[in-house]
Amino acid sequence: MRDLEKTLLTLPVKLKGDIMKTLVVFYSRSGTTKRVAQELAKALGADIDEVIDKKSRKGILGFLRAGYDATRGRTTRIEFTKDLSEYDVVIIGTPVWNGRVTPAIRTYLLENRENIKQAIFFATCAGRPGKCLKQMEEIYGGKVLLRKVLLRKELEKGIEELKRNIENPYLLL
Ligand SMILES: Cc1cc2nc3c(=O)[nH]c(=O)nc-3n(C[C@H](O)[C@H](O)[C@H](O)COP(=O)(O)O)c2cc1C
Repeated sequence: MRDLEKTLLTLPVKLKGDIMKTLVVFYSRSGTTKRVAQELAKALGADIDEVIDKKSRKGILGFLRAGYDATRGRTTRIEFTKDLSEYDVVIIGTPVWNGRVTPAIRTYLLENRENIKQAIFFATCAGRPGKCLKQMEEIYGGKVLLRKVLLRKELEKGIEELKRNIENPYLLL
């Protein structure tokens, strides 16, 4: 029974190759989350899609608005290209803004949650993740296979751990 349980728990996330069609989706303002997403996609042989926030987040004004919009739980206008319904698993990454999920990923989840079959969430931050991943889970409203915070200053370590966990989530349970 134990072995069967183990197999069943490990099965859904055998992401490599043709077993599970996987998409890595990310929003990134300054490149950190993008880097994680690219490394994950490469390691897992997954497709990748960038969510573009049509609202400018550049400069000091953009920074201030970013924090404010995230705190208020605002949505935004976004662009992305891939059709989520074609994928078995989606890995979604966001930076943490004021302890919250970014408006771009909030909007993405709201627009696409019905098409998510299996979800893995990650967030990058400077050290205070707050309720970012919890918010993502609440917005999605389904069961999440795995969630992880990656600290900017320990990014390599975080990427390696995340890769290991995705390949064998049983280690997490
Ligand atoms: C508006 C704004 C708010 C932020 N708030 C937090 C925060 O609450 N906690 C934290 O640890 N880092 C915070 N950060 C830092 C980012 O989460 C971190 O640098 C992240 O890795 C950036 O990802 P990116 O390069 O993909 O945009 C904030 C950054 C911005 C721009």
